[in-house]
Amino acid sequence: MRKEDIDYTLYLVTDSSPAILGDRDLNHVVEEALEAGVGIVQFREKKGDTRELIEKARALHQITKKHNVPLLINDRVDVALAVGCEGIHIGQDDMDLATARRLLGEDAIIGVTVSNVEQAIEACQGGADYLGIGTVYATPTKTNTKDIIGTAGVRNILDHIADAGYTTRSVCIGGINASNVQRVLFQSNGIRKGLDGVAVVSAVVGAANPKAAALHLLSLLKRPPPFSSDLQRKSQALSETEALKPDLLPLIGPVIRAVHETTPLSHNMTNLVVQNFAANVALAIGASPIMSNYGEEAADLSKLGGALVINMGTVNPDGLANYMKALKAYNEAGRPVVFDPVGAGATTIRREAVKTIMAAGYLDVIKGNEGEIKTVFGDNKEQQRGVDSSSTLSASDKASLVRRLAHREKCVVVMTGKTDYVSDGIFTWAIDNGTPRLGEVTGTGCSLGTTISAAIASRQADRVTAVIAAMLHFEIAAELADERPDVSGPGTFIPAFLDELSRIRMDTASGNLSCVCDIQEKFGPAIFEFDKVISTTRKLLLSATHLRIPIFVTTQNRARLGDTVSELQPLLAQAGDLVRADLDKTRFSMWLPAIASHPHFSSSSSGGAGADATTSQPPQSSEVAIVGIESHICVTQTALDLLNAGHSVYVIADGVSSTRKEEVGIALARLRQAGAVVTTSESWLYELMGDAAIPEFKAIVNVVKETAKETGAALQGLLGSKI
Ligand SMILES: Nc1ncnc2c1ncn2[C@@H]1O[C@H](COP(=O)(O)OP(=O)(O)OP(=O)(O)O)[C@@H](O)[C@H]1O
Ligand SMILES: Cc1ncsc1CCO
Repeated sequence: MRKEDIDYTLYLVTDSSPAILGDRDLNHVVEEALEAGVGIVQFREKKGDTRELIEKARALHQITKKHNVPLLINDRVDVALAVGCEGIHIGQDDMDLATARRLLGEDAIIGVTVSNVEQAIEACQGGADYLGIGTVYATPTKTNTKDIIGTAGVRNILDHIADAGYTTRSVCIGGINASNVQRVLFQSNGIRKGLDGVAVVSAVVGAANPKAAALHLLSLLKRPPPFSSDLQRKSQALSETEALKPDLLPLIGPVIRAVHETTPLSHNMTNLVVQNFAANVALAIGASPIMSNYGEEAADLSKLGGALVINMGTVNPDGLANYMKALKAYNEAGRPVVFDPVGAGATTIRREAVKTIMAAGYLDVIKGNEGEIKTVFGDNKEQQRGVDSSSTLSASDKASLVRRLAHREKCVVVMTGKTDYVSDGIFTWAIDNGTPRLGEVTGTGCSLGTTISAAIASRQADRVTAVIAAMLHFEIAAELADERPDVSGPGTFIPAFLDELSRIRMDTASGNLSCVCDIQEKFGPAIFEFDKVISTTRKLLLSATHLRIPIFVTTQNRARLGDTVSELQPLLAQAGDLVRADLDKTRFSMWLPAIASHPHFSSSSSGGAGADATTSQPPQSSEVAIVGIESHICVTQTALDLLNAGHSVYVIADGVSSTRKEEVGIALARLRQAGAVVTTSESWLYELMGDAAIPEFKAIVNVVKETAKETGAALQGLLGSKI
C-alpha cells in the first residue's frame, strides 16, 4: 500500500491490559475493528519479552495484511524489523526519528507522538509520516497533565505546522470516544489544516462489541457534528470570498419576532439566586422557561427544540455532574448550549469546574464578565472578587480576547460590561447599549444568558445574530426602563425592565408600522385638501399610540420647507418612543438607509445576501400604512420601495394628497397595480383590531367617534378625485 493511500480516519491502538482488553482475544478484537473499517493499527504492548512480542505482532500482521491495512509497532524497531511489518510509532522518549529511519528505510511508515509545537515542527522536519498529537484528554493510562493539551492544543499545533508549510498527516489521541469524537474533530481542526483522523484505544479495544463500536465511531467521523453548522459555513465562505462583515441590524427584529412566534424552551440549570428572575425574563421575551437542575431530565428536554443554559453561579459537586449529563444530552440532540461561568476566577473549585465543563461537551455560547472570560481563556492569575463585574483590560484587549477565545473554541463568546464584546472568532462587535442600573441588581448577566438561549433556540442557524439580537433586546429594554419617570432606583427598575422587555417584543412582533410622509408647514397652501390629510393623520397617530404601532416620520428639506405641521406635533409627543424615526431627507422616498435598516423592518429581497445566507427562516415582512404628501412623488416612491423590499403597503386614501388633485387618482391607481392596498383610515383601523374583544377596542372606537366629522369631510373632499 502506498503511504498516501493510508486511511487515518480511525486509527486503532491496541492495549492488552486486563482493565481494557478484559478476557477478549486481541486478534479477534483487531479483526473485528478491521472489518468495521479501521485503516491503520498500532500494536502497543508495554510488557512482555521480545520473543513473545514478535509472536503476537506476527499473528496480528497476518490479520492486518488480509485487510490491506498497515501494522505499526509502538517503540520497537527490532520487533518491526523481525516481523517485517509496515512501520513503527515512536514517542518523545523512544529512539530518535533519524535513527529509526536509517534502520527501517524510506518505505517504512514512521509516526511520532507530539504534544507541543516544537516537537511537531521537529517531527515534520525530520520526515515523520504522521503525527500522533496529544494527549487530548486524560485517560486512566495517561494522567501526566503536562501532556494534556485539549482540543485548543491540537489546533495550535495544526495551525503552526500549516504555517510552516508542512502537510504531514495527523491524528489526535487521548480519551477519544463516541461521546466526544465529533466535537474533538470540529474544535481541533484549523482553517488551513485539519486532522486526518483520530486514534482510539479503549473506545474499541474495551468495547463489548468492538466491531459495532468501530462502525459507530466511523459513522460519527464521517458526518458533520449536529452543532455549529453556521460557523463551519461562515469560515468556508470567508476563506472563499473574504466576505465582508454582515450588516446585522436588519436581522435583529426578525430574531425578536421569531422568539415571540416560536416560544422556544429555555432550559435553565442556573444558580439559586436568579431562578425566579431569569424565568420572568424568559416569559417577558416570549420564551418558555423551565428551571431544571436534574441532569437526567435533560435527555427528554433536549428534544423539545429549545436551548440549555449552564450557569455555574452556585456550583457544587452534584450540580457539576448534572451539568455534564445535560450538556451531553443537548450536544447529542444538536441543540444549543449557553455557558455562563459565573465567578469563574473567584475560587480554585470554580476554575476546575470551568475546565471540567469545557472538556465535557461543546458550548455554543460562552458568556461572562471580564474576569470570567479571562479565566475561561486560561488566565490562572485572574482573581475575581465574588461574582461581580470589574474591568482592567483596554477595549482592544477585550475585543482581541473574545475573538481569540471564540476562534479557539469555535463558538460565540460574549464579554459583558459597560461595553459588551461579542465574537464568532471571525468578526467582533462592540455593543454600547445598556445602563449602569443593570449592575445595581443581581442576576442581570445571568438572565441575559437566558435571553440569549431563547434567541439562539429560535435562530440556531445564525448564532451570532441571535446572540446580538438578544443583547440588544435586553439592553435597550433596560435603557427604556431606566428612563421611565416611575423608576427611581434598583427596586422600581426591575418591574419596569420586565415590562419594557415585553413591550419591545409586542411592538416588534406585531409587524404593523406607520409612515408619515412630509406633512410640512410650507406645503399647506399648495396641497389639495391639506387640512384633510392632517385630520386623517391625527386619527392615525392617536390610534397608533393606543395600538402601540411604531411610527416613522420624515420631512423633505426641513430647513426650507419647515417641520411637520404644528397640529401633529402634540400627537407625536404623545406617541413618545413609538416614533422610531423622525428624519429629514432630500431623497423623495422615505426608504432611507436608517429606516430600511431599522429592526422593525425585517430584511427581505433588498436585505442583502447576509439575510438569506445566514438565517434559516424566511425573512418576515411588515405591514406598513402610509399617509402624507405628495401622492404621486414621495408617497409613490416610498410605497414602491417598501413593496420592493417585500413589505405589505396600505396607502390610506383619505390621508394622502398632491398639489394638483388630478395627480392623486393616477398615483393611487398605479400603486394599486404595483401591489399596494389602497384603503381608508377606518378600514385599516378595523382590520388592525380584527376583533372587538381586544383591550384597545374601546379606545379606538372613541377615536373613530371623535373624528367622525373630519373623516366624513376627508372622504368627501379627497376621495372624489381618487377613483
Ligand atoms: N455600566 C454599564 N453600562 C451599561 N450596561 C451595563 C453596565 N454594566 C453592566 N451592563 C450590562 O449589564 C448586563 C450584565 O452585565 P454584567 O457584566 O454586569 O454581568 P454579570 O457580572 O455577569 O452580572 P450578574 O453576575 O449580576 O448576573 C449586560 O447586558 C451589560 O451590558
Ligand atoms: C450573587 C450570586 N452568587 C452566586 S450566583 C449569583 C448571582 C449573580 O451572578
